[in-house]
Amino acid sequence: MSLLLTGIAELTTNDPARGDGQTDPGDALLGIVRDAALVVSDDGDVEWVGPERDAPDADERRDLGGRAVVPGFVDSHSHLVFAGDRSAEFAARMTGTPYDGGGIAVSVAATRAASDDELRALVAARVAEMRAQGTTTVEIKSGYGLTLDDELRSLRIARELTPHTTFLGAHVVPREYATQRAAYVDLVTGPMLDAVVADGPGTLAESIDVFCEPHSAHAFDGDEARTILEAGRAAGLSLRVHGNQLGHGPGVRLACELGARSVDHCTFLDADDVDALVAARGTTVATLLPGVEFSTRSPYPDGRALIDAGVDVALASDCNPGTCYSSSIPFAIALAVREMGLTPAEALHAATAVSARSLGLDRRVAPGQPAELAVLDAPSHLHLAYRAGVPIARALEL
Ligand SMILES: N=CN[C@@H](CCC(=O)O)C(=O)O
Ligand SMILES: [Zn+2]
Repeated sequence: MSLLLTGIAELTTNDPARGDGQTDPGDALLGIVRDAALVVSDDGDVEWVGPERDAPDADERRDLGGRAVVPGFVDSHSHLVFAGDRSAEFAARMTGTPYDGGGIAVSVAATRAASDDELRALVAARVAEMRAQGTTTVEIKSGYGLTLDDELRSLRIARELTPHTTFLGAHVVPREYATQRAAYVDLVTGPMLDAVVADGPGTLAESIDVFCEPHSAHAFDGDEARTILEAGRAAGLSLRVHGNQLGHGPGVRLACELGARSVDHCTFLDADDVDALVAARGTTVATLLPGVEFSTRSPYPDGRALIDAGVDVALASDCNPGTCYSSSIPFAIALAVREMGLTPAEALHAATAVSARSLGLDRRVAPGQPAELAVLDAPSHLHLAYRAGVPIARALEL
């Protein structure tokens, strides 16, 4: 049964060629159609998009009552496979204790202790929480197991909920390897990676990630990160990097040099990092995670300067128990607008079209594309940042 959606006050298509007015630069970027309609085929693909006055017939009709429809958010950076929480660590940070990655060990212990069913239920609840806020695609990392069996278990559970899974055995060096860092890198690049790709690259994980951070004793320096990423690439995985989160470091330049799909955080950047990101445009996306700066009392990176320089900028939640236990893309959009200088249109584009590109996806609303959409209890996408903290976005259930 095909479905005609009408009563769409404003439809963001992410397709500049489809926009109606294109007088405003934001309209052009988002390909906005006002007073729009959409036809969705019975297999869930967009069949037709355009002004409601031109809409064809369909088997069923649903009136959205003057709401805005936007592409479903693509949360391209999350760590949903964990047990327990670290609210006390958050409270301590708010009174001045800096974040250094040491608390990850607390989540590793809780995650290892959880049963498969407990962990599965926790992850499913977090994905549902995201969907209820408009996220229709999510990337999920392992990284709170840090043994071969626990990393595989994390990836299997994540894989039940999304095809976009990332092997993050190189999240931190676990406590039992604290005096044998090289042995842990060997474990990640040897037996763990072999097991992750045993049934072919992309079966259990499509990407490999590393927390490249010389400012944390727990994370990996540039040489270690290079070894891990090169091994992952040789095994057929695409690359993602946690880079330049706690201070200046080699993560961003390494990600650009190795052709990573994404380098995430980018909190501390120098001119060389920005040059590397500009040169890597079209290959490596800079994913900003403003919820992390919010939850760690860190300075926000200058997103405006990155976009003006020509960098591909994505936005994601980084939902995790340590640096940002928020699953809300609207919250990330509001912070990006208020604190990083993005326009509302750029922030929405970053959290849909650009984050999708970092996962190898196309998030345009166009015939032939999956109808992955979010509906807003508001007439315009501007309300995502304007009505910060108000739950106006949800995934459109067909
Ligand atoms: N920095 C590394 N990983 C996560 C935080 C993990 C944690 O503290 O539990 C991040 O993206 O910020
Ligand atoms: Zn992260």
